[in-house]
Amino acid sequence: MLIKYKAGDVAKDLGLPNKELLEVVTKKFGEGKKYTTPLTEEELNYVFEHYTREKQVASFDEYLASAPQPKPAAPAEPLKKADGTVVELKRTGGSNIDFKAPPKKEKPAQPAQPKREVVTVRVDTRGGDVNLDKFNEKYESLAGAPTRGAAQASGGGKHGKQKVGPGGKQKFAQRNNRRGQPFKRRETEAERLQRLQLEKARKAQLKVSIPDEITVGELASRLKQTASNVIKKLMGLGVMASVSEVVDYDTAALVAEEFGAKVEHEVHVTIEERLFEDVADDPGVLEERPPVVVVMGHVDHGKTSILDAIRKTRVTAGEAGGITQAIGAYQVEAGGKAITFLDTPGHEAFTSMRARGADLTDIAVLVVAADDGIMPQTIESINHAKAAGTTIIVAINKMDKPQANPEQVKEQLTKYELVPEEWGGDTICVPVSALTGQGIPDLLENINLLAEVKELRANPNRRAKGAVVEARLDKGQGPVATILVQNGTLKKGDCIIAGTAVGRVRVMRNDKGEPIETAGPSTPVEITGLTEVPAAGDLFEAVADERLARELADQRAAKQKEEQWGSYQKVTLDNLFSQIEEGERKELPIVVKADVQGSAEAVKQSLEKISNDEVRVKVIHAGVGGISKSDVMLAAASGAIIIGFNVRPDPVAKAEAAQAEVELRMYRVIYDAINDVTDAMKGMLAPKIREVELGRIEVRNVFKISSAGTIAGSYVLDGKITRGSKIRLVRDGVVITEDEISSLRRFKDDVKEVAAGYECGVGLEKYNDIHEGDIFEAYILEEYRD
Ligand SMILES: Nc1nc2c(ncn2[C@@H]2O[C@H](COP(=O)(O)OP(=O)(O)OP(=O)(O)O)[C@@H](O)[C@H]2O)c(=O)[nH]1
Repeated sequence: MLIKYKAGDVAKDLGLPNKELLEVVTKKFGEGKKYTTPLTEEELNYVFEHYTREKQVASFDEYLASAPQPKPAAPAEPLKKADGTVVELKRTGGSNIDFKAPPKKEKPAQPAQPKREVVTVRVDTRGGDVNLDKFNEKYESLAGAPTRGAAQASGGGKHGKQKVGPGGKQKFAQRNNRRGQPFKRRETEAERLQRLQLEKARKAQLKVSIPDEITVGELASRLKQTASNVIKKLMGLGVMASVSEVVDYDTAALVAEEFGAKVEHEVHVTIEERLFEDVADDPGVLEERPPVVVVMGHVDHGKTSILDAIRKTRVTAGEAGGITQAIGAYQVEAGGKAITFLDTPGHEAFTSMRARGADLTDIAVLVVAADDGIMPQTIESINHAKAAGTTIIVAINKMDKPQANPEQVKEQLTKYELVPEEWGGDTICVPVSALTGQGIPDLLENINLLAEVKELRANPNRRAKGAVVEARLDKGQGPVATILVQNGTLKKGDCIIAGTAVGRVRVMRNDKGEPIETAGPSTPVEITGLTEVPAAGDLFEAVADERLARELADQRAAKQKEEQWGSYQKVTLDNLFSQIEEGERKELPIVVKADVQGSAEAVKQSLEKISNDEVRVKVIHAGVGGISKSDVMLAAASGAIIIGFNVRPDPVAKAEAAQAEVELRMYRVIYDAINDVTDAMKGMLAPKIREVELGRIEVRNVFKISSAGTIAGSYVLDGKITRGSKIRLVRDGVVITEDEISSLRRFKDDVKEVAAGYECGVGLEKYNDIHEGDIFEAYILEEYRD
């Protein structure tokens, strides 16, 4: 953009009357110029040319001599342009050029002694773009002669002689070229400095730290290279990656080395890593530890009675504390060795702890009543223990009963891969009676034997770690937790972190309620001092840095919240294929529940057959009956899905499954179940139709009406029932039939829908054998896409 240089200003700067300048312009370019009008570039050029020629000097020496003496006080007057552009000339020890007094052609008596000058041209470009070269050229063509002369003079150490063209005339082109030089040279110097600095920085070997994974863009910026340079190098290494893609440390390090950088591996240390001692114990320092035992079995087979009978053995051994047992785990002595029992009978507690990451138990005592044999929960227990990799020892209970048939129990056990020792297997079976105490010492002895075989060891000389068995909030003491030390020794006053709870062990009591100072491996203790109540199954660890522990607890709490809200990748048939593809899944555990044993077995076998090279389908439990909370917990702890065949989940199980994000799939035809799993494994599952539950209705009366058939006098338990809904008739957790509604009435009126809390009469299209207590599940089918 050109500078607006008004005719009036030009005249003023050249020390000419406005009229004269306008005349010169008008003469050349015609009428129309006023002194307020800016001159065009052409006009300006002409004016400068005109006056330069007119005021040309033959010799610069003469000119300089004639120049007026500098006025030291007078500041250099900036050259102001109409648009605010400022051109300032600063000279040190040099003379100001007085435009108003143009040099006369008279010969000076004495040439002025030019001094070394430093010229700074400052151009304020706020007004817009300025063609600097052009402007300097024009400017210096008027004012630069003495400057240049002086510069040359100083350069030569003598009075420099201005090179002039033939006939004493200066050649504009030459002058202009040279004029540009001082300005350009200064620029070059600054640039050169910058360049040198850059080169120096480049030469000093670049050090980069690279994490395990880094994006190409980030790598480029750390290497002070452009992304395309880095991409090129990557291509050279045979890696095709875009700026946003991530490369691993090895690749990134190779690229960095190609650029001559020194590479350091950047390691991210998490709080956990800083806080926890994660060194494996030297086998030499390990000492034997008591086994940790859990008791499982079918309801009423005598789990609690056995635990009580075992506890009694220590009372007879004369120990203080009696039967009053203070905490959720206790130790007994048998044959001079301690055994730790978790006093949480049943596989539910066991599995829920396992779901939280606590693998506490070494041995599971499977209680089977000798008069009853293996029952559904016995099978569940076997499968829960197996899923956890816990060794099973069978206590055949109620041996005092006349109907006791231990041989039958043993035989049944073989069906579940538990072959008794006396039959050539490796499962220890001990006949006991919790009632009489018969066989209990034998059971304990066998537990000790098994523990010996398992070579259970721990290092008592390290900071304690273990898991929470149970915890509660006590009004007086605050959070109280029963914890089991698995390794190391816990001392009173130690700082521990358990899940999101932190604190120093204030009071520590053993299983008899006695205060103790230290607790070694496999010792259950009750502690106080935690900030909050931890959950059963939370892992705890004693730490050295309380502040860091609190930070970690905060971090965990935040993560917990995030997980609650975020979508947490659980296996479902819908995401199975993507998990297989990403290599996250090598096994698909399934829990099968069916209406009859035959179907459960059939479904199990058919499902296991569809294993392929990538994924093994493993049925971890196949049972009979409705889907219960226990099934859901097993599935949650094992990352399994549940397949129901002609059965339904009970409401608790359904709620639990939704919370634990366990997929429940219900089928009426084995073929459909097999097909879905096969398709899911191939990523071809086409989820097209799903059920939307409307409500549950309970049948309270059954009326046989000749005109309308069987009518179920019902009550809507939850949700609603609509005319168009489909009905699934469920009796004792088993699906009896699926049907549609033929009539829906309230009193005598046909209605479209009935809401929860109301009674209604429901007739079914095909099915008549409705019983009191039957549950109608009302639902509709909805098409959907993922
Ligand atoms: N005759 C006989 N009865 C026993 C024996 N062990 C337990 N019982 C009885 O069996 C019933 C159930 O015993 P529990 O110990 O409560 O059984 P459990 O397995 O803990 O039952 P849940 O806690 O309900 O799962 C009780 O009435 C006991 O008295 C035994 O060895 N002999």
